[in-house]
Amino acid sequence: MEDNECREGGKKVRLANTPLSASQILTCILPSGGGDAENLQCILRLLTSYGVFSEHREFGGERKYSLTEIGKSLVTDAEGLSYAPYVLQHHQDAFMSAWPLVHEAVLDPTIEPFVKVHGEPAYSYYGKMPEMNGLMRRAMSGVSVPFMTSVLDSYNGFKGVKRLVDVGGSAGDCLRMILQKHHFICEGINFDLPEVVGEAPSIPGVTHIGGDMFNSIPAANAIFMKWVLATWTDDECKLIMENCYKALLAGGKLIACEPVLLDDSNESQRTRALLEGDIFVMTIYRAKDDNSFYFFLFILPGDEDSDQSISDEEDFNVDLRDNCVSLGGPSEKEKQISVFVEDEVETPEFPDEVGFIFSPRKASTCSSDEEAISANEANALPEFSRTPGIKTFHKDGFQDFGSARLDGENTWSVVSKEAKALVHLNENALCSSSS
Ligand SMILES: C[S@@+](CC[C@H](N)C(=O)[O-])C[C@H]1O[C@@H](n2cnc3c(N)ncnc32)[C@H](O)[C@@H]1O
Repeated sequence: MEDNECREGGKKVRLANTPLSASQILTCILPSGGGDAENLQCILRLLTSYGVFSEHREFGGERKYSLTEIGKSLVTDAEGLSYAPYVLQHHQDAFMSAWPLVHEAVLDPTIEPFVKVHGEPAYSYYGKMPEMNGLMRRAMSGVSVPFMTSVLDSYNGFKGVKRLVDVGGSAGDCLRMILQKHHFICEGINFDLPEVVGEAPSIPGVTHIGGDMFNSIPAANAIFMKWVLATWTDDECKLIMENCYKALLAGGKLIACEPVLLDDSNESQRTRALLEGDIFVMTIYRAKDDNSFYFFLFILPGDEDSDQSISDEEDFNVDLRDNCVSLGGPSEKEKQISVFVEDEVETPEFPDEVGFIFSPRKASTCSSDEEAISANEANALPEFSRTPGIKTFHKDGFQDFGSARLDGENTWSVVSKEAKALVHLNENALCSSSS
């Protein structure tokens, strides 16, 4: 039976959000009887005050409840998705037990509260608990599908991409939606931890590859990465982005989609959702091993109206540092994530060892993306990557390719227009997910 169906008098009835009393709702939950409608009503009234239900009461009669838009977001839709797994995921015992130690993140930021309680980082902990991983995948699907609908409505940066890797892509929903919208993308690679992709559903056109982004990332024209960087320290982000650089084919681009805190600590839902998200990440995922790094958002787009991603002549002479969108930096006392765009762009001091940041290069005159792929792919990709299904990715499989990329040509530039669009989308999506 669907969530919006109920049995009344032995018949299956579609509820269509008809207002129901507590005892009617109880009959839906417990068709064989029992339960306490009065206690349920206590809960329904509180949830009404939080906007999950609307209360209907004619002339002081029985209270009836229907779902508000917020309430509806917790009910599974035709695709079996809702925000409910996200709420459940955030309230698992393993998470809840980290919250009493939130003050520790202030006293000693080098170990996140989750690790203090469980002795290991969250992702490796999930890895040992299939049910936690499963809930994480369903949670990500539930929040990411509506988010990606917004992204794909307004973001055109996928033009010209033939092979796309989603790094930390979870069950592959983002990639599935991108491929459904952009048929010119020939191949999608959903790259995540082996235990995550091991249970991911099969998706036409998508190869699931298990691996570790801190070791290496499968080669592609473009890398998509959503809600990944925000959960890692600056040092770790640097490593992930170095691996992205190595994985990108000539003229490639990284499309990073991350929440960005605003400057103003106002009382809007959007600000609160972002600030709460930041504290969640601080508690569960992100220790601080170093305060001295910048955190950058590199979005490496092409001209929205052209089929060529980033090989325009003018890109050649662009000074990368003038085109960075900095998401915070050491000038700020604490690590913040905020955006400086266009005129406000901060000129960062790039750490020497980050070679790719220092050397913006001209993209190859890649006449077509297929050529770029075929020139490199024999070395670049393990042969199994062409077969849809689940494969484990070994770093050795494309080490040659990695060095070829570093010696080859590439252009790294940033278009703040796209940054702004994504930042805006993130804000909206976070706002709606918290409303
Ligand atoms: C917050 S989720 C985002 C999922 C997906 N991008 C989305 O937006 O729906 C972060 C993802 O990063 C993955 N991840 C964590 N550590 C990883 C690693 N070392 N290598 C690859 N993926 C990793 C997690 O398994 C998880 O699926």
